[in-house]
Amino acid sequence: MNHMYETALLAPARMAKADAAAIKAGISSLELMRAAGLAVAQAVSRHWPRGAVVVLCGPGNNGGDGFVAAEQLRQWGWPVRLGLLGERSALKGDAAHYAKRFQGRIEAFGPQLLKDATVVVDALFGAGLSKALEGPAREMVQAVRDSRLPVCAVDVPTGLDGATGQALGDTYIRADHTVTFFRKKPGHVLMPGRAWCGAVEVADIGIAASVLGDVGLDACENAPVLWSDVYPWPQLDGHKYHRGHVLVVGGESMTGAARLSAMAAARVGAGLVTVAAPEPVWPIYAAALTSVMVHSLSDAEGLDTLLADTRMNAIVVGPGAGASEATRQHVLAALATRRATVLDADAITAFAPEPASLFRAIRGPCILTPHEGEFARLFGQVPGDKLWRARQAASISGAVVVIKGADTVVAAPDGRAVINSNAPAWLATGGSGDVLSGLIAGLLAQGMAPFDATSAAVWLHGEAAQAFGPGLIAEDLPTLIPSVLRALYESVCQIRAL
Ligand SMILES: NC(=O)C1=CN([C@@H]2O[C@H](COP(=O)(O)OP(=O)(O)OC[C@H]3O[C@@H](n4cnc5c(N)ncnc54)[C@H](OP(=O)(O)O)[C@@H]3O)[C@@H](O)[C@H]2O)[C@H](O)CC1
Ligand SMILES: [K+]
Repeated sequence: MNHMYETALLAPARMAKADAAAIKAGISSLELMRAAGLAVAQAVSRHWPRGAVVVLCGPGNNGGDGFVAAEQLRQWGWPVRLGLLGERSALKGDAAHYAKRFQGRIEAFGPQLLKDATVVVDALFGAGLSKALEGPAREMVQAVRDSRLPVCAVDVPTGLDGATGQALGDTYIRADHTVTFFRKKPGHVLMPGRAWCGAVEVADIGIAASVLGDVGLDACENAPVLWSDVYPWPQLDGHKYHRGHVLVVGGESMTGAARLSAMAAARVGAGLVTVAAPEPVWPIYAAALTSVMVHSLSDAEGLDTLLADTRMNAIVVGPGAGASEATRQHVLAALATRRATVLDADAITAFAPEPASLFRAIRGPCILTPHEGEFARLFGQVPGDKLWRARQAASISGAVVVIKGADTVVAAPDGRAVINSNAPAWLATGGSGDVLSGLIAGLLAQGMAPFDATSAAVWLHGEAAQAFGPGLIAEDLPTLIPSVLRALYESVCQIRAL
């Protein structure tokens, strides 16, 4: 199977096409809904002790899944209360079919349903949410939130747009657990949706992955399966020069940033790492680095002279660089080599007055790693969700663009995109971006292609932070990379041995 199919993300419109393709291939829509509702009932019984469950059903197929789940839980002996938004006579198709088969009582829709409940199943709206919640639906969502009852959401928490991870109006359900079907949607991994879904479970409802061949996908959730086949594990017959040489261009005042970047490049396996340090602060860099080499860069020499050594095959500019004319010149010198170049922080900000001059200079493999503020400085206020904005920026700049955050998006100029979901909250700490730039460069130096190297680095970065947990500071990250790599290596080797 195409690896991209495994972690494919499908926006609701594409999911509808996948449903249609599965139905065309022979599975009925009633079977799909039956499987979906059963998966929800199973999730509820797995995660909560048997108790008073309230199933809130909407007027569409999301509500249909709710009817199936309610009937299943009832048959398993759960005390079930069910409220339907709208008239039962207005239900259509599969939802009407399963509403008829529900053996319990359909109650008037209102917050009184929540009295004495222990868990709520949110089957109000899913993929078909088309506008902001109003009237009784909005009141109910507010009541569920005020009740602080645990919620199991069907497909997506009501109010959340599965395509964008944003609310369509001013209120939405916050779920503890979300059961979605076939594949996750971008809204499950993009913020703030990721935080509103709780744990996301993907249920197999009988749709074959092969439908994706025709239907396509919107993006992938970042995972080793996407890039582990091309991960540059050191080879026994290898040599340090086979594993590349990273050059990190250091700044004058924030010297820690370039050092963090250099250490990360080394830990992720670059054969050699050099920091080009401005002459006046060379001793500071040299005193703090051992295996990483430090080159004293005088104003007169210029970066291009150093880059005459073509073994330096991956360059980082930005961490602690200062948003100065000198940084701009360093960026232009790096890009002129057409070698793999990572531009972070001040290297991005230095082009804020004239972004087009940066985009014109990008002719080779280049990775831009802005956080939201730096992104706006370079690309302005691009409307749309983060996935769309990253894709637009990649297409405009010709670079792989990483928009950092809890839901880091990596997009390539050719349209490929991944959304990363393994980053814990404690990764938001000073210097962690510097480490990321070094990880990317370290993998680029070892020959990984820009999009793969960036996806892998973002994942390793998140994984390292998870392994450490609370209290993390950026200095911890490079030292955590070996154990993350060991675990990855062992899992990849085991899979290959199977
Ligand atoms: N493979 C699968 O994923 C399967 C998914 N299933 C489930 O089906 C839903 C999608 O069902 P759908 O009927 O398309 O959509 P919804 O149930 O979410 O809602 C549609 C109806 O709701 C109306 N609507 C939309 N927004 C609002 C609102 N803010 N206020 C009031 N009413 C609203 C909408 O009206 P329109 O005027 O927009 O047409 C519809 O009447 C998916 O999420 C899964 O849970 C299948 O069960 C199995 C296969
Ligand atoms: K829902």
